[in-house]
Amino acid sequence: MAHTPAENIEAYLKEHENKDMLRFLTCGSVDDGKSTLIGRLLYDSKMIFEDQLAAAESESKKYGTTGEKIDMALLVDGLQSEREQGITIDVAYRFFATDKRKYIIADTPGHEQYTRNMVTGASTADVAIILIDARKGILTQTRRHTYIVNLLGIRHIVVAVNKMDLVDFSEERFEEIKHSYEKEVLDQLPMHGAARPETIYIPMSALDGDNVVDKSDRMPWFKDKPLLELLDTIDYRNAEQIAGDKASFRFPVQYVNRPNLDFRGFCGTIASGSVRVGDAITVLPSGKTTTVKSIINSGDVTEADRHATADAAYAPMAVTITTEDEVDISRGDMLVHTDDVPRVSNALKVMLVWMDETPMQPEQSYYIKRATSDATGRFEDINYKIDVNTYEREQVDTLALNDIASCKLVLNRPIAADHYSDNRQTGSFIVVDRVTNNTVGAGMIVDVAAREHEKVASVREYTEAEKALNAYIREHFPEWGARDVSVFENN
Ligand SMILES: Nc1nc2c(ncn2[C@@H]2O[C@H](COP(=O)(O)OP(=O)(O)OP(=O)(O)O)[C@@H](O)[C@H]2O)c(=O)[nH]1
Repeated sequence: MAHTPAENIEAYLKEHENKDMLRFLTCGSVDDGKSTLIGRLLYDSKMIFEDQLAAAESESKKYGTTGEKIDMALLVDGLQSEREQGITIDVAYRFFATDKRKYIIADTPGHEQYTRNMVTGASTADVAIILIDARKGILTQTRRHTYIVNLLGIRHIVVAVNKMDLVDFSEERFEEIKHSYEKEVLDQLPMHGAARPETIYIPMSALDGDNVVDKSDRMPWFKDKPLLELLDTIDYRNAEQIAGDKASFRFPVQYVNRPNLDFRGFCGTIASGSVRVGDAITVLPSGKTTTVKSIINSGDVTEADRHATADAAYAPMAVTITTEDEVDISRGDMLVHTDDVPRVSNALKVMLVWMDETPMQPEQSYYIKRATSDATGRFEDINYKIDVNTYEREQVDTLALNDIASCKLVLNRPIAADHYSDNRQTGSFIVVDRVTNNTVGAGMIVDVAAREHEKVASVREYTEAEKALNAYIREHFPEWGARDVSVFENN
């Protein structure tokens, strides 16, 4: 049985307009059953068109691996070359909806050489589904995927133990995998300042649909929700979203609108938190302060809406803000509440994912784009490269494609920077090659060095004795205001 989403497209769109949107990522090793799982979700949630189903039925006979059953993977493995190779080669985004929520699935490839695709898919996801073949258990890839998911700040992991039909729906096998995932993966995971992700385990057979949409009667020992019910009910929001209007207000200025001498408005999308007329705000990196005079809605449909002013605005609204004073504000600046200012620095400790064939060179200058701000910068020190399969640290001089490393980034000018674990938008950046204009890397801010570090940071290394003395002085004589010299340490 196949269904079109709805007969009446307008009614259909209206129905979906007000549901919240959950983005999730599926990752697993080759043949763990990702495509089959996604196909099953789309099929059972009735998001498959008649013609797609007919094509999948006929192609199941030609390419399928499932005998008489429809090969669910063929509903999703869209690319011809992928079909021929039998592997997924790029991030594919798919949409479906239930009565409760709208979903965007990022289907990413599992191979090591596609780490950058996985990073791309994971960067906006709220939940990650990590597939494990019940016969094979934890593989090196499971460790890699979990590392990337955690690095990218996804706080909810669903471990889908798939192909339970091939292990006789054994509860013991499921418990064994659950235990090894806790001990061999989660307990070893480098956290980079983030909290341990919340993890939920589900035994399933994607091929037959057990515990995907409907609860399986072949695994009565499993008492929790099947996957779709879990996704429909999970509280997936990140810290900055949960905090709602208590989250720090961050407004990266995208455009200064000055149509005539009487009007000067700062346009952008609120990255987090909320703002009200009359709030005291600080412009970063300059540190100048002023007050919000008005907030103008933008992006609405009618002319009247466009000029409507509001008392308050929240993330992720796109608005224009005007200020009481004529302070100097330009594109790339960030407006924040004066009583909640992030640190400003040109020297940052970051985790960097290298995405280009040409290796990263510490002496080379790159464009660093963070929210709306552009700077140039160099990754002066590679503290360590992380082996994503073993979580071991390695000392290296350059970074190759798909390498992930802790680095010190020194920018040509200071920026207001949040930690990535506090704010995924303002705490992340992309790296662009100045000659080719290609995006060559993506990074997350792990720590921010205080402003005064910028002059000394690259000049000298401290000995263990100096660091111990520094720590002692900072603890016992805080009034001396000594700065922390361990900020650039290799950790
Ligand atoms: N018995 C059984 N077979 C399954 C199950 N889920 C998937 N398979 C089979 O496993 C094989 C691989 O499934 P895919 O969905 O293509 O795997 P994938 O993870 O998307 O693989 P790549 O696209 O290559 O990364 C196919 O032959 C599926 O029919 C399951 O729950 N039980």
